[in-house]
Amino acid sequence: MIPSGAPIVTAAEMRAAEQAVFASGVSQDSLMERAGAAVARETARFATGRPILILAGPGNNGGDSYVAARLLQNAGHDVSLVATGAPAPGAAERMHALWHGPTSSLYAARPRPVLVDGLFGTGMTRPLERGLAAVFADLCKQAEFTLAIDLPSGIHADTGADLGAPRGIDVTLALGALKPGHLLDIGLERCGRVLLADIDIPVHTRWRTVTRPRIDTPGAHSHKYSRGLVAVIEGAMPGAARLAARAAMAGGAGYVVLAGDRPWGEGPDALVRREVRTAEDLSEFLGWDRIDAIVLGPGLGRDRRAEAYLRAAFAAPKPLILDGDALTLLGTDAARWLETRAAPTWITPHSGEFDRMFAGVGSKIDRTLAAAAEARATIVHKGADTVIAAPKGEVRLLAHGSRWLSTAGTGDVLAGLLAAQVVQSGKGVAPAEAAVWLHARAAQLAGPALIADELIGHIPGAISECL
Ligand SMILES: NC(=O)C1=CN([C@@H]2O[C@H](COP(=O)(O)OP(=O)(O)OC[C@H]3O[C@@H](n4cnc5c(N)ncnc54)[C@H](OP(=O)(O)O)[C@@H]3O)[C@@H](O)[C@H]2O)[C@H](O)CC1
Ligand SMILES: [K+]
Repeated sequence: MIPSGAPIVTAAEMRAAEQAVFASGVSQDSLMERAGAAVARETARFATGRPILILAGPGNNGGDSYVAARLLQNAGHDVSLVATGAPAPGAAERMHALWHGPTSSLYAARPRPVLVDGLFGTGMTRPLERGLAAVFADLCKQAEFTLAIDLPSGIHADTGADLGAPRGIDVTLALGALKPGHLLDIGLERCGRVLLADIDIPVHTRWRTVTRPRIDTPGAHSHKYSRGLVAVIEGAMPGAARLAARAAMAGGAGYVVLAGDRPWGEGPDALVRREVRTAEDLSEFLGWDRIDAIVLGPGLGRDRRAEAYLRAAFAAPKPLILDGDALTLLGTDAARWLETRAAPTWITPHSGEFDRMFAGVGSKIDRTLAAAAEARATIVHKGADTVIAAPKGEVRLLAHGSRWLSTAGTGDVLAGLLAAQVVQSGKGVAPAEAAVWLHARAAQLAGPALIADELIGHIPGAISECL
C-alpha cells in the first residue's frame, strides 16, 4: 500500500530539500532526530514488544538507525545494533556517540524477531558487496518483521534497480517523500508496504502517485453527445477494438462508434457500428464533427491499410489515443510523427513498444518524460510500474497496479477507458491518471486470474468509488 497523491522526489531533489531546511535554521541533528523518531514510532508499533535488531550503515541512513535505537531503548525495548563501519563525520557520528547499547559487527550479528534496515538509503551508489548482501538477506529471512528506513538497502533510489536488495521487507518507511525507487522496477516488489513519514521537509515537485479521480454524475441537461463521442477504429483483429469500445462505454462515454468492415459484428447493442472499408471511408467518417476522440491501434494490424488508417487518424484534428499496432507502425520515427499533430495525443505503450519507439537513458520516469517532451504527447508507459508523463513535466506513478493485468486485452481496455476520460475530463495528464486509476481499481475488483472482458464489467464499480 502506497499513499495516493504523494509527492515523489529523486535522491538529489531530496538532498536539495534537506539543504533548504538546513538553510532555514534547522540543524542536521534535529532533522535526523525527526527521522529517527519516525522510525522508532513505526518500529515500536509493529514490534509489539519483540526484541529488535537494528542495522546501521556508514551514512545518514545509519544515523537515523542510531537515533531510532536510542529512542526505542529509552522506551524500554530490547534493542541491539549492528554497525557496518565507522559512521560518517557529522550528524551520523554524533548520533552514534549517543548510543550506549550493545553493538556488534555484521558478521557476528544474531538474528532477532524484528529487524530494522538502516544500512543505506538514498546514498546507495553501487551494488551491495556480496558478503554483506548475503548476511543481510539471511537476517531478513530469519526475522518475523522487517522495516527498511527510507528505502530497502540495495534498491536504487532513483530507478528502483536491484543493487542486491533482499526479499522479505515488510514495511518501508519513506522519509519526507516517496522516491522513484519505491514504485519502479524491482523496488516496487521489494519495499513491501510503503509508509510515508512527514518529517517536515517541504518538497516541490510535479511528480506524484496516481490519485483517485473525482467523477461528476451526469447533470440534468447531459445527453449522449455532451458526454462525449468516442470513435474506435477496427482492424485485423476486431476483438481488440471491441474491447476498447466496450471499455469506453463502461468508462462513461455518451456514444461509442466502432468503425470497421464488420458493420453487423458482435458486441453490445448500444455500440453503434459504422461501415469503414478504406482509408478514404475513414477520413470521411473522422470528418464528422460530433467525434470527440479517436482510438486507433488495438488489433489494427500492420498492413498497408493499417498504415493508411494511421495517416487518416493523424490528419484528423481530434484528440487521438494510440495503442498497440499503431505504436508499432510509428516505429523509431514516432516522436517525429507525433510532434507534428496539432490536436492532443495520448499513447499507451508497454515497455517493448516504448523501447522500439524511443531511445533514452535513465529511469523509466526519465525516459518517459523525455519521450513525452520530444513527441509532445502524453505517455502512459504501461507495466506493473506504470508511468504517466506529460510534455510539460508532470509525472504520475501508479501505486496499486495488479499483476493480474498482465494478460492479453487489458491494454485495449485501458485505451478505451482513456478515450472515455479524454472526452469527459479534457487534456493532458488528468484523463490518463483517471483511466489508469480506474483500470487498476477495476482489476482489484475483478480479483486474481482476471480476463480483459471481465475487467470491463468492473469499471462501473470503480467509477462508483469516484462519485
Ligand atoms: N541529510 C540528512 O541529514 C538526513 C538524511 N536522512 C537519511 O539519510 C539518508 C541518506 O543519507 P546519505 O548519507 O546521503 O546516504 P546513505 O546513508 O544511504 O549511504 C551513504 C554511504 O553509504 C556508502 N555506500 C553507498 N553505496 C554503498 C555500497 N553499495 N556499499 C558500501 N557502501 C556504500 C557511501 O559511500 P561512498 O563511497 O559512495 O561515498 C556513503 O558512505 C536518507 O536515506 C535518510 O535515511 C534523514 O532521513 C533526514 C536527515
Ligand atoms: K535502508
